Amino acid sequence: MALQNIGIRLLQKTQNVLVVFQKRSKAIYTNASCFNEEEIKEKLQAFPGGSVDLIKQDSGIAVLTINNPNHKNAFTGTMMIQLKDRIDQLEQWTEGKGLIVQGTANTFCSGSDLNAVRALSSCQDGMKMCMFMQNTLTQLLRLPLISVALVEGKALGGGAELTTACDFRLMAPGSEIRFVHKHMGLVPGWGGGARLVRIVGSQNALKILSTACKVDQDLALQTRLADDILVSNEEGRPLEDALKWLSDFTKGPAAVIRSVKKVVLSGRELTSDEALKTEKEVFGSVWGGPANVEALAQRPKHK
Ligand SMILES: CC[C@@H](C(=O)O)C(=O)SCCNC(=O)CCNC(=O)[C@H](O)C(C)(C)COP(=O)(O)OP(=O)(O)OC[C@H]1O[C@@H](n2cnc3c(N)ncnc32)[C@H](O)[C@@H]1OP(=O)(O)O
Repeated sequence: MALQNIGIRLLQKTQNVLVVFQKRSKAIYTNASCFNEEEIKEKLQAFPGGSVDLIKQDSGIAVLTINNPNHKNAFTGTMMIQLKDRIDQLEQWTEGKGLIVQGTANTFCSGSDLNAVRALSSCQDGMKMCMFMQNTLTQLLRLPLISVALVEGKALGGGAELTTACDFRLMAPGSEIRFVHKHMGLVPGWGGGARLVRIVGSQNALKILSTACKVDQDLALQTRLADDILVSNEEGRPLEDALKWLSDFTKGPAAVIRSVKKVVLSGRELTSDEALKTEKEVFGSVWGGPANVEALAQRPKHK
């Protein structure tokens, strides 16, 4: 009987956390805010090319690759749709603990495909693409996985914005993050402006956006846009080093690592009272859980 009660309690708690968490990962724009996802997907389908590839490793760390090397990994319309589909997949990956976002051919991403940008030049179409990508990158940042943008080569425009939609940024030697929007008569549109302020503070964000400067490794460390600098550019080494870097944060049961991200996410995004209530729900979902019971069965000594 007792075991059955524990099972029921655990199920109820997990469902509570799921409800709380699903509310958080709700899209920014929905049909209610005159945003029709299917309609914009139809428009984006008209701009094919490249792919967004996903590999989920047994370690619980996935690698998402922006793959359009002939165009410096620029996002075509179909790649924007694939990005959303991959993030939906990751949202359902219950064994997931970490994610690395990278580009192919030693470069990160050069933003939107300029051919698509030119074709979507009406204010209405631009806003629809903007809302689609804001929803998608917000969903990426809110995944219950610890995410790292692995920047090799250039991350420009929307590519720079994509780096801000990860929890951490690692930069390979000689790489740069550059918000080129001003030079295009624009401001960030994929949510990168709002996220940049939260990462580097409003003074640094204003300097970076108003000058459209190249944020190299030194400036990225100084402004805390980058969390670490990798030592090698050798073929394959940046990804190897990034996986190792991230592994320090993802050691342990997936349920616990995912709960850590949920607690930090709520602290980062919610009001104090809401964050405390979410923390309570998440705490309840792991208290008495398998990892907790196992830890208590040993004589924990944290030297
Ligand atoms: C919200 C922001 C979002 C938006 O407004 O929708 C944007 O991101 S707008 C796009 C912002 N990005 C750019 O403006 C980058 C433009 N590209 C460059 O500055 C340079 O290409 C580079 C990325 C610095 C690389 O320069 P280089 O090494 O000299 O290579 P090439 O210039 O010859 O480029 C190789 C190849 O790739 C094509 N390319 C590069 N970037 C894009 C892009 N964003 N869209 C489409 N195609 C791109 C470039 O045209 C070359 O192709 P070919 O001409 O066929 O050889």
